Amino acid sequence: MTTQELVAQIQKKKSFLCIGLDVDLDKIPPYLLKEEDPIFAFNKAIIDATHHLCVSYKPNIAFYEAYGLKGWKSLEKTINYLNENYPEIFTIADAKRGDIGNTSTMYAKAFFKDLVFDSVTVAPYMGKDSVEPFLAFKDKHTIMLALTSNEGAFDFQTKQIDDKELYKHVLETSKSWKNAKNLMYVVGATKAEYFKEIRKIVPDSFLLVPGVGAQGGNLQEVCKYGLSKNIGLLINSSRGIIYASKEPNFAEEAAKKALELQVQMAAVLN
Ligand SMILES: O=c1ccn([C@@H]2O[C@H](COP(=O)(O)O)[C@@H](O)[C@H]2O)c(=O)[nH]1
Repeated sequence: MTTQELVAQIQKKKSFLCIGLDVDLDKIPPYLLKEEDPIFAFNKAIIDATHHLCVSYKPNIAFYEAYGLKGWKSLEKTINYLNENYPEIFTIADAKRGDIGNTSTMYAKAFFKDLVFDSVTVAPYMGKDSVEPFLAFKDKHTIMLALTSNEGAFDFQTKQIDDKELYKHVLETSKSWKNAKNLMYVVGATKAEYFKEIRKIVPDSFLLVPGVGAQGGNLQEVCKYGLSKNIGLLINSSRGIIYASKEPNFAEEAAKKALELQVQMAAVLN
């Protein structure tokens, strides 16, 4: 999916919501556990109930890897279901990959070619030659960690190096990489006060913003400085939406939570 197509979807749905599909078998409605593939059954119900309220879904790969081969199968069924039934949805594999060049190419093939995702998250720590193999894929997006939502972000990312913080070096340096137009960045909603500085460096880039909901980030504060002329934000909520209820009506309850965020987004876009 191109960035223009993503922006068109945001305008059409009046939503820049990304729903996180972080499926934990201990948290889903117990009656689903007797299904042949409880993870896929859960995802399918959530997707069918919420797809009109969001523009993106983000399975975090850890929640699938944790269940071994069965988990990978559920992930494959989920991405195939999205691509076949809701091709307008922007899909994110939250995998936080990155390695030496030839290994990164294989990671990119895994998420862009085998599992046909629109984007994958990567860690910037190994630098240019670990990220450029992802950027080489046309109409695919590489979402690089810039300033993360967790407390540990202050251990390294905000440390002053020469004249500025490390996360600013990451943003600035990455702009010179080959096919940098395919880059987006992760910035945590819990770091809303940093968005003004971030927008000075990447005024037009899309930012994936996790941390609204369970982590306490505030949508309005993020929008205040984070919106760009092309909207430029994908706000993620995972637990805050998908675990709204453990009852058989869990998908409807999830849709209510998604609607609460979509209504706020529509107001911001107007
Ligand atoms: O800085 C980051 C980067 C990634 N995440 C991921 O986003 C979701 C957030 O889930 P919630 O349940 O809405 O808190 C999850 O997959 C994280 O691994 C992040 O939170 N912060």
